[in-house]
Amino acid sequence: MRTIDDLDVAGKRVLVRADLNVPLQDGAITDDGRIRASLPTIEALRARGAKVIVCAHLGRPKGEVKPEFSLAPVARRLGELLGTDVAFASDVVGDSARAAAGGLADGAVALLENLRFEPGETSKDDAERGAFADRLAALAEVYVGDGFGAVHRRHASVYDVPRRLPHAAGGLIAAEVEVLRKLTEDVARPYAVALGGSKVSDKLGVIDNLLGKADRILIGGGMVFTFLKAQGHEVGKSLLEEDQLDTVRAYLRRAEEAGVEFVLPVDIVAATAFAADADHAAVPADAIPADRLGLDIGPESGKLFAARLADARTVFWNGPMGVFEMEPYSHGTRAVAQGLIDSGAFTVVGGGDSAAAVRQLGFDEAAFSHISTGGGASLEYLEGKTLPGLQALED
Ligand SMILES: Nc1ncnc2c1ncn2[C@@H]1O[C@H](COP(=O)(O)OP(=O)(O)OP(=O)(O)O)[C@@H](O)[C@H]1O
Ligand SMILES: O=C(O)[C@H](O)COP(=O)(O)O
Repeated sequence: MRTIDDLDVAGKRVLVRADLNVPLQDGAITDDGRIRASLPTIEALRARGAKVIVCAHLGRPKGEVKPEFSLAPVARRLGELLGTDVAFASDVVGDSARAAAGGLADGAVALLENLRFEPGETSKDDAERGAFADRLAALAEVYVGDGFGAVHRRHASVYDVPRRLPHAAGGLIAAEVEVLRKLTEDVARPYAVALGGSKVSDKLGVIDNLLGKADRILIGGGMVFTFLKAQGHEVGKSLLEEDQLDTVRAYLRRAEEAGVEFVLPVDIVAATAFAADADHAAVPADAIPADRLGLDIGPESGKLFAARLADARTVFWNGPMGVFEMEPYSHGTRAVAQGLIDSGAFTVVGGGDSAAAVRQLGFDEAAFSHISTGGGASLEYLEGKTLPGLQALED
């Protein structure tokens, strides 16, 4: 992959695809890790006299303009961190974007509005995506792919725009790939993978491939309940992917045949509502009351998970074990984070919310071998898949 050092950027309009998909609460950014991770590439381009046009997505607004998914707060934070004004375009490829891009001085920075306000960005139709990519590419002369967390998406800004402009990988993508490559080549065993989070359907799929690679797979977060249900237990009002039950049963069978250990929670913190002040209690994993929903793995499970990580020599962890944003449901995530640290293994934490959890719960980032900005992206990379965003940069 070409890096930005291979590009001539002085005085040119450079479109940087970043991953600025940060957690927000009531319009305020609760963790700016992904913005910080994007700074080195933006700063390097500015220092070389580029006119930097940053583009990114926030959440999943599904092709509609939804003000709660505006990148405006991100533009403000980016400006603070860069110590310069960031011109914020109120659209993606319209008049405002063209004016912002066209008005940049050398070394100045603009941020476009949420790419996913445009249906073309995520469209599965090549022509619709291509037409949007044409308009996005027209804003710039050069493209830099640096949104590692989104490289697994065949989206216009990730996959189609680099095919239309001279392009290179930014420093973040280059650094992420270098670390993750180690996990696909020579893994020290036992190799444990801990999975959680809420993007259950995205992440159940990766287990297929992990069964041939990992020695142990620990399951927490929202995906637990599809496993518990597949084992015949009731899960109350918890997150559930009914249509994945057969898939999960097949995973459990294959794991047994292949000698891969699935570690499932033995207890669950079940609450009456998705709220910090809801009535909640730890219950056995096979006895979740019908009117409750599971929001964390329970204390016994925290101990079990830490014990199954203790002798691992490599650990990859993606997805919080519970709704860590609310204190009563943060303990499972804390236990697993501590388990990674205590294991002394080569530890990689991947994902926007997973990395945010580590920081919010007060852990020292340096205690982990690598904190990746990509969750789904790093999992798919570890599967050995060709990721659209990396493929486009290599071509
Ligand atoms: N039992 C649960 N029920 C509902 N939500 C849960 C549960 N456990 C964890 N979560 C939520 O999962 C979210 C994070 O999931 P997600 O899959 O997005 O992880 P991630 O680390 O950000 O990975 P990616 O980068 O792929 O998005 C958190 O906001 C957390 O509250
Ligand atoms: O949060 C992430 O993992 C990335 O920003 C990609 O977001 P997506 O899962 O909504 O495509």
